[in-house]
Amino acid sequence: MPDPTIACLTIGSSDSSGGAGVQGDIKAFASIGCFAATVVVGVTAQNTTGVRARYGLPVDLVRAQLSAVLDDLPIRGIKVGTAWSPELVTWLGSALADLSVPIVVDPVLVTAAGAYLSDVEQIRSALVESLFPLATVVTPNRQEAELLVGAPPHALDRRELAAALVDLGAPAAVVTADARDSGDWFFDGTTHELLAGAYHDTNCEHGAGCAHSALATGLLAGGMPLPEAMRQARQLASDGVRDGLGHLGSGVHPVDVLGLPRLVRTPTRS
Ligand SMILES: Nc1ncnc2c1ncn2[C@@H]1O[C@H](COP(=O)(O)OP(=O)(O)O)[C@@H](O)[C@H]1O
Ligand SMILES: Cc1ncc(COP(=O)(O)O)c(N)n1
Repeated sequence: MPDPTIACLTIGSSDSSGGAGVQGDIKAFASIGCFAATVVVGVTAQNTTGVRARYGLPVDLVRAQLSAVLDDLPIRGIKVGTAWSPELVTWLGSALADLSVPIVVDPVLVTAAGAYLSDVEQIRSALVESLFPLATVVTPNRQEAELLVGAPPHALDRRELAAALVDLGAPAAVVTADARDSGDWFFDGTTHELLAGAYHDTNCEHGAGCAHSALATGLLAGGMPLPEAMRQARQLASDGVRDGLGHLGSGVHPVDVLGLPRLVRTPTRS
């Protein structure tokens, strides 16, 4: 009997505070019934207030993780998050080139708390040359999109940014919300669409971008068409911000896509 469980892979970094990075991706995959495999490319020491340290793992160790996963598990969708070094990105481009599964590239350069996770200048061209052509969709926020296309802050609107990302070789792009009620901007080379939705003023955006791209990966892996997958990923990520864990941490609090308070099985102190 075929196993209905959809296995997805995230290639990204550890967030010690658990809200974003591969830890956030595992929860996002689980929230839509996907099994999560992880290839860790780096480790961060971070919490809801910012990133204190980061360390990229050697390409050999990344290669060993990737082949261990792909040799054994029927991976049906891949998300690529933090990228760390041009060498790693270029190698990833060749390692993923022959796979025929959806690939979502979330070019994580800046965290929700505003910290830079990669050396942008070094990594920009490697991302564009090696990963953009393989992606089903790329999902930067406004600031990341500007850095990738080389536009000054707020010089282009998101329609123009999405079009510029597609011009750079991505088959489709979603530039995530950049202000209250602005929604996400979708472009697949043919159709522009504003993926509108509610804005939640909860300050629970830590991990929202990771959840969004992991959710999109899982939905695409299950066969959902791209525009619908991006609409639903936005809705679910946005619900995660609405339901975020505002009592955890003193900075930008974590999203919650699992509905953790509903899952409590242990006695709670009143
Ligand atoms: N305050 C918010 N209210 C509702 N949805 C949000 C909010 N902040 C982010 N989102 C949604 O979460 C997803 C991730 O967006 P964003 O936080 O911009 O990503 P990133 O972490 O890459 O900056 C997008 O679909 C976006 O629309
Ligand atoms: C290791 C790691 N990867 C990605 C992010 C982005 O997080 P967000 O989803 O808040 O943009 C992060 N803060 N840490």
